Amino acid sequence: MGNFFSSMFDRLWGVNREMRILILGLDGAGKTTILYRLQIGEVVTTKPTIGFNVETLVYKNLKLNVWDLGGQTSIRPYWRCYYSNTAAVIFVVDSTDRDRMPTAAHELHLMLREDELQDAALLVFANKQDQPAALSASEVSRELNLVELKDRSWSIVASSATNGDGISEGLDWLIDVVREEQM
Ligand SMILES: Nc1nc2c(ncn2[C@@H]2O[C@H](COP(=O)(O)OP(=O)(O)OP(=O)(O)O)[C@@H](O)[C@H]2O)c(=O)[nH]1
Ligand SMILES: [Mg+2]
Repeated sequence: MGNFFSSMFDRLWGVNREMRILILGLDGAGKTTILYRLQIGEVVTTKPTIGFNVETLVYKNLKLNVWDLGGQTSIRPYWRCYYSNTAAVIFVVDSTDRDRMPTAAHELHLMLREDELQDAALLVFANKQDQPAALSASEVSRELNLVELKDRSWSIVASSATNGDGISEGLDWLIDVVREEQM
Protein backbone atom coordinates (compact mmCIF):
# COMPACT_ATOMS: atom_id res chain seq x y z
CA MET A 1 0.00 0.00 0.00
CA GLY A 2 2.81 2.33 1.00
CA ASN A 3 4.48 1.54 -2.28
CA PHE A 4 1.24 2.19 -4.14
CA PHE A 5 0.89 5.66 -2.65
CA SER A 6 4.52 6.54 -3.03
CA SER A 7 4.52 5.52 -6.68
CA MET A 8 1.29 7.52 -7.23
CA PHE A 9 3.00 10.49 -5.63
CA ASP A 10 6.04 10.01 -7.81
CA ARG A 11 3.85 9.89 -10.91
CA LEU A 12 1.97 13.02 -9.93
CA TRP A 13 5.01 15.04 -9.05
CA GLY A 14 7.55 13.50 -11.32
CA VAL A 15 9.94 12.65 -8.50
CA ASN A 16 12.68 10.29 -9.64
CA ARG A 17 11.56 10.64 -13.23
CA GLU A 18 14.38 11.04 -15.69
CA MET A 19 14.06 12.99 -18.86
CA ARG A 20 16.46 13.20 -21.76
CA ILE A 21 16.84 16.61 -23.37
CA LEU A 22 19.03 17.50 -26.34
CA ILE A 23 20.41 20.97 -27.00
CA LEU A 24 21.00 21.41 -30.74
CA GLY A 25 21.73 24.28 -33.09
CA LEU A 26 24.47 25.69 -35.30
CA ASP A 27 27.99 26.25 -33.98
CA GLY A 28 28.35 29.37 -31.87
CA ALA A 29 24.61 29.65 -31.12
CA GLY A 30 25.15 29.46 -27.35
CA LYS A 31 24.26 25.82 -26.54
CA THR A 32 27.12 25.13 -24.13
CA THR A 33 26.65 28.52 -22.47
CA ILE A 34 22.98 27.64 -21.90
CA LEU A 35 23.81 24.17 -20.55
CA TYR A 36 26.15 25.54 -17.88
CA ARG A 37 23.88 28.46 -17.05
CA LEU A 38 21.19 25.87 -16.36
CA GLN A 39 23.52 23.72 -14.31
CA ILE A 40 25.54 26.21 -12.30
CA GLY A 41 23.67 29.46 -12.92
CA GLU A 42 26.76 31.18 -14.27
CA VAL A 43 28.33 32.12 -17.58
CA VAL A 44 31.30 29.91 -18.34
CA THR A 45 33.99 30.48 -20.93
CA THR A 46 33.36 27.99 -23.71
CA LYS A 47 35.26 26.67 -26.65
CA PRO A 48 33.64 25.02 -29.65
CA THR A 49 32.24 21.64 -28.62
CA ILE A 50 33.82 18.69 -30.38
CA GLY A 51 31.54 15.80 -29.50
CA PHE A 52 29.22 16.58 -26.59
CA ASN A 53 28.79 17.73 -23.02
CA VAL A 54 26.27 15.97 -20.81
CA GLU A 55 25.08 17.14 -17.41
CA THR A 56 22.39 15.94 -15.05
CA LEU A 57 20.33 18.54 -13.27
CA VAL A 58 17.27 18.41 -11.08
CA TYR A 59 14.63 20.95 -12.08
CA LYS A 60 11.14 21.07 -10.58
CA ASN A 61 11.62 17.58 -9.12
CA LEU A 62 12.62 16.11 -12.46
CA LYS A 63 16.00 14.67 -13.19
CA LEU A 64 17.09 16.06 -16.53
CA ASN A 65 19.84 14.45 -18.55
CA VAL A 66 20.83 17.32 -20.78
CA TRP A 67 23.02 16.61 -23.82
CA ASP A 68 24.71 19.54 -25.55
CA LEU A 69 26.04 18.47 -28.95
CA GLY A 70 28.63 20.23 -31.06
CA GLY A 71 27.05 22.25 -33.87
CA GLN A 72 29.87 22.50 -36.42
CA THR A 73 28.98 21.37 -39.95
CA SER A 74 31.20 18.29 -39.76
CA ILE A 75 29.66 17.20 -36.42
CA ARG A 76 25.96 17.71 -37.29
CA PRO A 77 25.65 14.29 -39.02
CA TYR A 78 26.33 12.70 -35.60
CA TRP A 79 23.34 14.40 -33.91
CA ARG A 80 21.18 11.47 -34.97
CA CYS A 81 23.18 9.07 -32.77
CA TYR A 82 21.63 10.78 -29.74
CA TYR A 83 17.96 10.96 -30.77
CA SER A 84 16.45 7.85 -29.16
CA ASN A 85 14.36 8.33 -25.98
CA THR A 86 14.53 12.10 -26.26
CA ALA A 87 11.63 13.86 -24.52
CA ALA A 88 12.49 17.32 -25.77
CA VAL A 89 14.83 19.26 -28.02
CA ILE A 90 16.09 22.74 -27.23
CA PHE A 91 17.14 24.32 -30.53
CA VAL A 92 19.34 27.36 -30.00
CA VAL A 93 19.64 30.09 -32.62
CA ASP A 94 22.11 32.98 -32.69
CA SER A 95 19.57 35.73 -33.45
CA THR A 96 22.33 38.00 -34.81
CA ASP A 97 23.48 35.43 -37.38
CA ARG A 98 21.14 36.57 -40.16
CA ASP A 99 23.15 35.00 -42.98
CA ARG A 100 22.83 31.53 -41.52
CA MET A 101 19.10 31.58 -40.70
CA PRO A 102 18.37 29.41 -43.78
CA THR A 103 21.01 26.89 -42.62
CA ALA A 104 19.51 26.83 -39.12
CA ALA A 105 16.03 26.35 -40.61
CA HIS A 106 17.28 23.51 -42.82
CA GLU A 107 18.99 21.68 -39.93
CA LEU A 108 15.95 22.14 -37.69
CA HIS A 109 13.45 20.70 -40.17
CA LEU A 110 15.82 17.88 -41.15
CA MET A 111 16.16 16.91 -37.50
CA LEU A 112 12.42 17.07 -36.85
CA ARG A 113 11.72 14.65 -39.71
CA GLU A 114 13.52 11.85 -37.86
CA ASP A 115 11.20 9.07 -36.61
CA GLU A 116 12.81 8.97 -33.19
CA LEU A 117 11.92 12.61 -32.57
CA GLN A 118 8.25 12.52 -33.59
CA ASP A 119 7.07 12.76 -29.96
CA ALA A 120 9.69 15.23 -28.79
CA ALA A 121 8.59 18.71 -27.72
CA LEU A 122 10.54 21.61 -29.21
CA LEU A 123 11.75 24.75 -27.49
CA VAL A 124 13.57 27.28 -29.66
CA PHE A 125 15.73 29.86 -27.96
CA ALA A 126 16.12 33.02 -30.08
CA ASN A 127 19.41 33.62 -28.27
CA LYS A 128 21.80 36.60 -27.97
CA GLN A 129 18.98 39.09 -27.46
CA ASP A 130 21.44 41.28 -25.54
CA GLN A 131 23.01 42.17 -28.91
CA PRO A 132 21.53 45.19 -30.72
CA ALA A 133 21.60 43.39 -34.09
CA ALA A 134 19.50 40.47 -32.84
CA LEU A 135 16.35 39.54 -34.74
CA SER A 136 13.28 39.37 -32.50
CA ALA A 137 11.76 36.02 -31.54
CA SER A 138 8.94 36.52 -34.05
CA GLU A 139 11.45 37.32 -36.81
CA VAL A 140 13.47 34.19 -35.95
CA SER A 141 10.23 32.21 -35.90
CA ARG A 142 9.48 33.40 -39.43
CA GLU A 143 13.02 32.62 -40.63
CA LEU A 144 12.73 29.09 -39.21
CA ASN A 145 9.26 28.56 -40.64
CA LEU A 146 7.95 27.38 -37.29
CA VAL A 147 4.30 27.79 -38.34
CA GLU A 148 4.85 24.80 -40.63
CA LEU A 149 5.26 22.50 -37.63
CA LYS A 150 2.31 20.18 -37.20
CA ASP A 151 1.46 17.71 -34.43
CA ARG A 152 4.17 18.96 -32.12
CA SER A 153 4.28 21.05 -28.98
CA TRP A 154 6.65 23.91 -29.72
CA SER A 155 7.48 27.36 -28.47
CA ILE A 156 10.04 30.07 -29.16
CA VAL A 157 11.47 32.19 -26.38
CA ALA A 158 13.76 35.23 -26.67
CA SER A 159 16.86 34.58 -24.57
CA SER A 160 20.28 35.74 -23.60
CA ALA A 161 22.51 33.03 -22.21
CA THR A 162 24.96 35.67 -21.02
CA ASN A 163 22.54 37.72 -18.92
CA GLY A 164 20.09 34.88 -18.25
CA ASP A 165 16.98 36.46 -19.76
CA GLY A 166 14.39 33.96 -20.96
CA ILE A 167 16.28 30.82 -19.99
CA SER A 168 14.16 29.68 -17.05
CA GLU A 169 10.98 30.91 -18.78
CA GLY A 170 11.79 28.58 -21.68
CA LEU A 171 12.69 25.63 -19.50
CA ASP A 172 9.53 26.09 -17.39
CA TRP A 173 7.41 25.89 -20.54
CA LEU A 174 9.28 22.79 -21.72
CA ILE A 175 9.01 20.91 -18.44
CA ASP A 176 5.29 21.66 -18.10
CA VAL A 177 4.59 20.43 -21.63
CA VAL A 178 6.62 17.25 -21.33
CA ARG A 179 5.16 16.45 -17.92
CA GLU A 180 1.62 16.90 -19.27
CA GLU A 181 2.34 14.73 -22.32
CA GLN A 182 3.90 11.95 -20.24
CA MET A 183 1.12 11.81 -17.60
N1 LIG B 1 26.29 38.24 -26.50
C1 LIG B 1 25.99 36.96 -26.29
N2 LIG B 1 26.92 36.02 -26.49
C2 LIG B 1 26.57 34.73 -26.26
C3 LIG B 1 25.28 34.35 -25.82
N3 LIG B 1 25.25 33.00 -25.70
C4 LIG B 1 26.48 32.57 -26.03
N4 LIG B 1 27.27 33.60 -26.37
C5 LIG B 1 28.69 33.55 -26.81
O1 LIG B 1 28.74 32.89 -28.07
C6 LIG B 1 29.93 32.12 -28.18
C7 LIG B 1 29.59 30.69 -28.51
O2 LIG B 1 28.87 30.11 -27.42
P1 LIG B 1 28.84 28.54 -27.15
O3 LIG B 1 27.92 28.31 -26.00
O4 LIG B 1 30.20 27.98 -27.05
O5 LIG B 1 28.18 28.04 -28.52
P2 LIG B 1 27.79 26.55 -28.95
O6 LIG B 1 26.40 26.63 -29.52
O7 LIG B 1 27.98 25.61 -27.82
O8 LIG B 1 28.82 26.26 -30.13
P3 LIG B 1 29.42 24.82 -30.64
O9 LIG B 1 29.90 24.10 -29.44
O10 LIG B 1 30.53 25.16 -31.59
O11 LIG B 1 28.30 24.11 -31.33
C8 LIG B 1 30.66 32.28 -26.85
O12 LIG B 1 31.62 33.30 -27.00
C9 LIG B 1 29.56 32.71 -25.89
O13 LIG B 1 30.02 33.47 -24.81
C10 LIG B 1 24.30 35.38 -25.62
O14 LIG B 1 23.14 35.17 -25.25
N5 LIG B 1 24.72 36.67 -25.89
MG1 LIG C 1 29.22 24.01 -27.54
